[in-house]
Amino acid sequence: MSNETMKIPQATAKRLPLYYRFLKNLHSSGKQRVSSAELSEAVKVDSATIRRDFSYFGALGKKGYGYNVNYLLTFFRKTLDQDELTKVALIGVGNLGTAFLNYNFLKNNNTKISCAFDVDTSKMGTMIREVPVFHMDELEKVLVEEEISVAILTVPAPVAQMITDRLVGANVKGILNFTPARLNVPASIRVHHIDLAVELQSLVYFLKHYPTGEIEEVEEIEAE
Ligand SMILES: NC(=O)c1ccc[n+]([C@@H]2O[C@H](COP(=O)([O-])OP(=O)(O)OC[C@H]3O[C@@H](n4cnc5c(N)ncnc54)[C@H](O)[C@@H]3O)[C@@H](O)[C@H]2O)c1
Repeated sequence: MSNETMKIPQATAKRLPLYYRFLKNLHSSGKQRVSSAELSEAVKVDSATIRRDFSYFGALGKKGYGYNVNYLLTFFRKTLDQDELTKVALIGVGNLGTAFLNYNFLKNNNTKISCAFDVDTSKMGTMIREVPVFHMDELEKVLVEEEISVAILTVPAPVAQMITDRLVGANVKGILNFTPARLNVPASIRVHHIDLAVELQSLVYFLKHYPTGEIEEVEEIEAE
């Protein structure tokens, strides 16, 4: 990511892929401009938040004109490193891991799971949707050879830390952690923890406390 993007708030950064996907569709359908109201309707983010988000990256919509789709797309592509293919490793080819391998990430962005690892010898040497499955013994060798810096962790929680230490040792810089384990990593490593139970709880909480129509308020809370 560029230095420019580093400065934008995390809540804004999280919405960028959403905007990007929608703008790409608009562009393919030949549309050259879009209003914040149209965007708002499509991505389900209120238009005040969209205007604030866009102001962070210098995209200033003109009254009665809206935003230039081409300008925005070029900006997003650069910001999200869409021109560069990021190869990702997946560790743990079980229920969840297999589902991710079957999902074609490339369709929507430029990330691709290019190798998978497990300890189960029956999975060795197999291919799932053209992704080869290796034994964990080969982890460091393959990661270094393939220059992989991002990994998805879908292993049982008790082995998550031990595997994380190996990933860090093999130069992995970012980990998408689906296990319930809290991981200890050096400050230079980024871990994003996706806990479905917490997300579900949070959804139920917002439904109860912020009935629909108070989206702006919810956005503010998210941004904190
Ligand atoms: N399945 C879900 O819906 C779901 C949802 C949210 C979170 N999770 C979490 O994701 C993780 C995986 O869940 P799952 O349902 O796919 O489990 P699973 O048991 O189906 O798969 C785990 C895989 O990890 C492999 N494994 C075990 N030890 C390993 C090691 N040391 N090195 C490499 N691979 C190893 C196993 O052989 C197996 O293939 C768990 O931590 C779980 O809590 C799962």
